[in-house]
Amino acid sequence: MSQTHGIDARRALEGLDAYRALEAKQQPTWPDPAAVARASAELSTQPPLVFAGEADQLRTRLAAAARGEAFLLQGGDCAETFAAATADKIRDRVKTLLQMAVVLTYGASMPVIKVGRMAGQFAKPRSSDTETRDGVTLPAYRGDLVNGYDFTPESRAVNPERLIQGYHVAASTLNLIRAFTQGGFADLRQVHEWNKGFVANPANQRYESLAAEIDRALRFMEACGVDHTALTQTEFYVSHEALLLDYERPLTRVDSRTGLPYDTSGHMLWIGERTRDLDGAHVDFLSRVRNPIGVKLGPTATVDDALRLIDTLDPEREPGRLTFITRMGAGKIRDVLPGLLAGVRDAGAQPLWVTDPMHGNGITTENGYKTRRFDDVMDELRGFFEAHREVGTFPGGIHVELTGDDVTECLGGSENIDEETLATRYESLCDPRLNHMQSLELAFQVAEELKQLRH
Ligand SMILES: O=C[C@H](O)[C@H](O)COP(=O)(O)O
Ligand SMILES: C=C(OP(=O)(O)O)C(=O)O
Ligand SMILES: [Mn+2]
Repeated sequence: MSQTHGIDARRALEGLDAYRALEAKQQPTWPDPAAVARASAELSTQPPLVFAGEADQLRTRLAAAARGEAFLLQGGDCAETFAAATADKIRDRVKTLLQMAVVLTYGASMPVIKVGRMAGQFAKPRSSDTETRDGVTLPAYRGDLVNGYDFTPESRAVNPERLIQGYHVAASTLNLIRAFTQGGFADLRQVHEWNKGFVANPANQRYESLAAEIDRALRFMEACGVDHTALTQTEFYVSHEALLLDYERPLTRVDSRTGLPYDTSGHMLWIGERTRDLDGAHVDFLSRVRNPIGVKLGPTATVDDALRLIDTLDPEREPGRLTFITRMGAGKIRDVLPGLLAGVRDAGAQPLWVTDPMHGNGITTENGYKTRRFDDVMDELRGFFEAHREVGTFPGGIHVELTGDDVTECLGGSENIDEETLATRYESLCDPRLNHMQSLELAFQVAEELKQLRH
């Protein structure tokens, strides 16, 4: 067998198209297959968005997290849109993630691996194929990579040209992210100044002492004369759900260094809760690319499911290759997660365990908004830390839907957003995101949990 670094090279190269014979859930019904083939062919001539070596580097970072020596912060929109790929909005999302990362780094006393749900998070699985409003039924919005959000037949019609447009929007988003994180915007001292602004708000007074500790630590670092680059530049990776195979396949390229296929649409790709069937197209396709892979696990996932996913996606059990992103719901995590953690550990595997405290906690208000309660999100987060403490495994990271904007999509937080307020700035086209303040608040609370891990 031609076993090379984590995946079987021959199986990978020869079988990259094997997924086409398998069931692929949640794909659009493209009315004109020839137009999709044209779009895919064009995508396959475009330059890769990321370099395979960067994906390898991320895998080594995630391996450290799987061993309990680093912590993953993964976050961004539920559904990125082409229209919102503006300088200001990208900057504010990066800024929010950087601000969270500083607080988490201090809390964990460990490197925090920063991964955006950015530069490709354009395709959405949906509960229903259609949406009905006032007696009119149209195809459901499946993300900007597929169709438009406006509720008209023209906009909701699926359009393969969007695959190409999505590639270009991803490229310009990633370009700006690289500029911000390498060009001085991410200066740790500046990021901390922004956090001081957050704690200066009387609503966030309880986080003042932690911010003051960070302040002292930074001044200490500076006084010691730490390397300038460590303060001013930071690694930042991008990820998205690898849902639309007509986008992922043409962006998959054979790396000239290793001879292995990498999906160059992002550094890390994950498989959603709705498409993780073992004999389905998504699992097969991603088993053949060398990127770090995530899989969402909902409350019905069994130890057997997890072990079979490990056997397929990470047969060599290579730390950093596979991340399980659990999204159980606050009411279920304490019952379900410990058994899963113990079963996987007892089988000798060491995936990275991350919590997504958002997707198991969705509710719909009487006035019709999809939302989540900040308290439920925090409750699931605490349940995640408790479950790991109970089993003796490492709670390796968080995966959150957030924005840098001042939106009103999730209930609660220190601003106490209530049901009426949701209507004032509800901008998400899919799931509700934590706003800037709620995201920072979450980071401060998780930092407190991480501090306790050290004792
Ligand atoms: O992001 C997740 C899913 O796309 C989303 O929760 C599905 O939502 P729906 O039930 O509105 O289709
Ligand atoms: C669709 C998503 O999540 P899940 O697959 O966990 O439902 C998502 O992350 O937006
Ligand atoms: Mn979502």
